[in-house]
Amino acid sequence: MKSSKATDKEWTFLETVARAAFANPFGETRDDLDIAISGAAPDSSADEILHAVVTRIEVKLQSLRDRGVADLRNLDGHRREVMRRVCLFHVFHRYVDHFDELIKTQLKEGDKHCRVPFARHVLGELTAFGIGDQDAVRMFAVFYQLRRAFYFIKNGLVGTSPSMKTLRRHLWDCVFTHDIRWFEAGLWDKMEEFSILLLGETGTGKGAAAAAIGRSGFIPFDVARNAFTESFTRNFVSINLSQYSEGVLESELFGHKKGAFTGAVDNHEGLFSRCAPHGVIFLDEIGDVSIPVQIKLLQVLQERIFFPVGSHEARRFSGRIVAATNRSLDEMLESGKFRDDLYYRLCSDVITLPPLRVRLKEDPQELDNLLGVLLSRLAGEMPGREKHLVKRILKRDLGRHYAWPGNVRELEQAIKRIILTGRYQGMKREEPKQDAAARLAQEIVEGAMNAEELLSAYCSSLYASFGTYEEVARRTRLDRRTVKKYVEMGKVSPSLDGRGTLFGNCSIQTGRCLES
Ligand SMILES: Nc1ncnc2c1ncn2[C@@H]1O[C@H](COP(=O)(O)OP(=O)(O)OP(=O)(O)O)[C@@H](O)[C@H]1O
Repeated sequence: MKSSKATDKEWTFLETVARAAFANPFGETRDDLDIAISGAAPDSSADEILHAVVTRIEVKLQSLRDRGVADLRNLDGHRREVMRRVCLFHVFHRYVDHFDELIKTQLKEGDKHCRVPFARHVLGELTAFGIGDQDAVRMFAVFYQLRRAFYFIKNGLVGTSPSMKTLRRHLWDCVFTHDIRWFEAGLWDKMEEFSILLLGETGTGKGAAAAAIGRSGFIPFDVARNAFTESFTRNFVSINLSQYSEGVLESELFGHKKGAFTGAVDNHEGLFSRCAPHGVIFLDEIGDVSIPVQIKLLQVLQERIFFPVGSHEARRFSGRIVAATNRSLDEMLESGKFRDDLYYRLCSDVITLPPLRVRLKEDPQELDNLLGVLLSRLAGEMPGREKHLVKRILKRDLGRHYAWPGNVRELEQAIKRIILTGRYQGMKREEPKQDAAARLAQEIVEGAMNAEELLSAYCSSLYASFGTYEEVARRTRLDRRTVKKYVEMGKVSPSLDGRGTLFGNCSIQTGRCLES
């Protein structure tokens, strides 16, 4: 066997691979690194690029192994770490399909433990590169975590718009941190300390985002049982806090002791006791809970303990909390309905999910993409014909500027209604004036309006409140004809008119008549 050191050129290549190994797969850095490693043309498909990346690394590693220079036991310092990452990347990609199969099997089996027949092969390959036994077992668990995160973020939150790409990148960072070195240095076992707050309108996918984080937690691998210690299906539990009265809610969250209240005929385990050690509890509609429950949640977040109703025995909670609300937390904080201290404990990161209308504006392809995914979720793989039919009906019945107030959930229902009735007229409910104003403010924050739309929305809002073009002209210092033009435009404005007429028909909102 010929033995020689890796050349500088080879080390440069290995360094690039090491950087790609744990880079956020939804980020542009990873895309650039993949292009650099593969040597593929930038317009190649993602699959072609990945295939070229994996093949090139395999060939390079084989050559290094043949020369006896890929063994970690013969390296130290930075070069050892670089080679370690390259080996991990290589072995991970050899078993990606196996991990995907395992995820699908586990989804079918639910909470049951699944055996992992390929585990010993992976562990064998890692240790052959000189990775220690314990490190290999931990990295095997990290591989599974990486693949679950990729699977659930990619499939749960589809969309080609820039804001969806940002969202997926952001969710990945919630699982692995923005720099994997933090994660590797020990946070892999401590992500429970990072609670996440999800904001966004109803139906934008807060639940889907929470599930993606929840199903992507670290789960140790048990070599003796040849299985992971927990099914990821058990690692995510959710509760809609607005569905319960205060008393029942406490019992649901923290459990109760037999005899704690009339009707407590047995001990009851609450959600916090049932959550797996690395699991995630999703507290949906956190903006709806009473102050006493907020105080108890604060205690769980601060001290990691809680008390079942009627018990003085403290119980520990070691999972992670993800919370969501579609209310304006700013307003609730200001009015004292939501405690500042709980807010600051909840928001290691705050993620706002983009409304569907913003996504469609950013990228009209988004609708096509979503329709394809939602239709196949509903009815399995379908030929493109059905998708085009649904799209045609949506365009015919709603025009191109419908605002989708119920977001993706509404789109799901629209598809079902079209399948049943052949049409969908949109949601016709009127929006209270303050909600309309909040929506306008939201659109400004999102940067979703151009200057003309903004003027049109402002003029329409004033017109809805004051009833005459003259008054609007006086307030805006525009001339009457310009005001009229903007108000007329507001009646068909994409961002504001989609729910029917938010500002465009003052008679509904103010009781006054429209001028002609
Ligand atoms: N980007 C997306 N890609 C695919 N499906 C999505 C996406 N966003 C949302 N959905 C689907 O839309 C439906 C509604 O999403 P979800 O329940 O997560 O919304 P939400 O923001 O939690 O709503 P609410 O505030 O009313 O609880 C779900 O079936 C979800 O899977």
